[in-house]
Amino acid sequence: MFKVLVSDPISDMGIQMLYDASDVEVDKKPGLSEDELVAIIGEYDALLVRSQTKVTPRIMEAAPKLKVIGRAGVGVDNIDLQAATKHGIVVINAPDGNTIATCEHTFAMMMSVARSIPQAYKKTVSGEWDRKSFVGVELRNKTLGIIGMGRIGSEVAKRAKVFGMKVIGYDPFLTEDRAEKIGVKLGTVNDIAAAADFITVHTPLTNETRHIVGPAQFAIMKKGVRIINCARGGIIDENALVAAIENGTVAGAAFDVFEQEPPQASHPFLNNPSIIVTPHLGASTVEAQENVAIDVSEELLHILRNEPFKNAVNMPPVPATVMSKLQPYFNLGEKLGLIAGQLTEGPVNEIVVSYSGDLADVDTNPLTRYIVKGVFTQHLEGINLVNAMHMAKTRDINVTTQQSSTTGTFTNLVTITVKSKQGDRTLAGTLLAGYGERIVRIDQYPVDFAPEGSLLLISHNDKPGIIGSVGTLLGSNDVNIATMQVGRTIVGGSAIMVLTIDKTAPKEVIAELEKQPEIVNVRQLGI
Ligand SMILES: NC(=O)c1ccc[n+]([C@@H]2O[C@H](COP(=O)([O-])OP(=O)(O)OC[C@H]3O[C@@H](n4cnc5c(N)ncnc54)[C@H](O)[C@@H]3O)[C@@H](O)[C@H]2O)c1
Ligand SMILES: O=C(O)CC[C@@H](O)C(=O)O
Repeated sequence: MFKVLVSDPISDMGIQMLYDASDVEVDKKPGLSEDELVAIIGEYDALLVRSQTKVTPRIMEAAPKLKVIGRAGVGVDNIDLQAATKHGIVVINAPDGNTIATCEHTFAMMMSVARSIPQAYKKTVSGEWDRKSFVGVELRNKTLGIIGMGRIGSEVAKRAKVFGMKVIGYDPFLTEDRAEKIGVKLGTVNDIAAAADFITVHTPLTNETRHIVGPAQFAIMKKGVRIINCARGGIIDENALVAAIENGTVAGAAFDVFEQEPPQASHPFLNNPSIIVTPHLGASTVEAQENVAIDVSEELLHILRNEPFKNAVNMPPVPATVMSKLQPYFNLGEKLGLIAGQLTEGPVNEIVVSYSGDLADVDTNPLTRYIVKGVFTQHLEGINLVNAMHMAKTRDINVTTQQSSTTGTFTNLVTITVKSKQGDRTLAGTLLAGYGERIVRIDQYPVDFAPEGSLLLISHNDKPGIIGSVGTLLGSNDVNIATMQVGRTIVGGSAIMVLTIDKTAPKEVIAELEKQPEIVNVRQLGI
């Protein structure tokens, strides 16, 4: 049974599939402090949050069972991603579900600031009939500058066009083609600052976007410009904005987000008549909250059940076309790593993986993760697909990959070499139509066996009678041999014997085998 903790208010309708799942138990405990979370998180397999819960390294350290943190929304700035990766916890979000809600809130804010609706409302309900103070401006024929043209920024642009606005957009990933398609002129942040009547930001908060609109931009803005932030506090420099309102450059601003949330009562936005504010409501619609909760619950179940998933924030996304080519190799890759990891003596220095044939022209990085995870499985506790590359990097273990279109006799071949001070171990595997996964090389020896069950790997000299004596010794100790393969490079030279056995051979039997005159060493491997 998987235990899921929901620590923020999240739509019950959206997480209904978690309540319905027979293998999941859901606890809803919104509003816990960090200490309270630390005290209970140890029993949970999954944590589901919105933006209130700050998922700190301390919480993750206290969570040995935690496999996944689900964020019902886009921004994951309340989750320490580095710590999650280090602990092998997958972080997933729901990037699509609140796009329209946030876009519509941006528009609501833009129209409100254009027509001073909140200020006019306040006066009207207090009994004043003031028709002079609230002469607004139209959106039509005005220029809207959008910084950040992703999901929300693009939807805002589409709606702005319908209102008859001209749109200038800035986004390092916005191509001219796409800009033209949505009717947006490309410009820099400063082009936007100089030309826009309204400026709205739709980026995440990063080192690059922090204060991307600051004193230098306010200094070149047109008088009467209006500023909207429904993305993240800190993208627009709050103090610089207040100064630009005071000096008459900015006519009004509409903010849904703050550098510190909730803002203190003394925050300069809260008593400035030109600034309207909402308490981070961009995604707060019934529809968006249901959408994000459904999306994140679906993904959460996939991860808990070890099924493929797509929206991991701390693992690179894998396009469906790449996934369909690679998925059949995941098992083979992990087993190659697992065997090579067990064969390697001493600390691993380097892992070299080469992909050939069918795999020559695919992005094989996701497959490399499986291999690296396999190599370390027997050695590092808590290794998984999320932290495999991180674990290698933090231990200064180089992982290099090569790709080539030539394979010799095989249509596809994955070869891995694990290097240590004590020597290199090389394994190659392939997927054979009709036969499935096969290991076709161990070090210099050609072999052919399915990587399953208990394996005995016997290095020996190629002399008559060895196979018989191994068979007799195992048989007399009730160890049944399912398959046997011998690989050698020259007659009478060194050779390797790979046996698949029905149960693990006792230690004494291994010791007895090693005493045989022509046997060099015996390794028992589990897969
Ligand atoms: N107020 C709310 O409730 C609410 C709701 C949803 C999202 N958000 C915020 O809105 C942001 C945008 O959401 P989205 O779904 O459109 O995300 P998105 O990832 O689709 O778009 C973000 C865009 O920002 C661009 N970007 C990154 N760095 C940039 C830079 N230095 N300059 C210009 N552009 C840059 C990216 O290229 C991307 O296209 C989220 O990061 C989140 O912080 C707020
Ligand atoms: O959970 C919320 O309401 C905020 C969501 C929003 O900030 C996001 O990044 O998706």
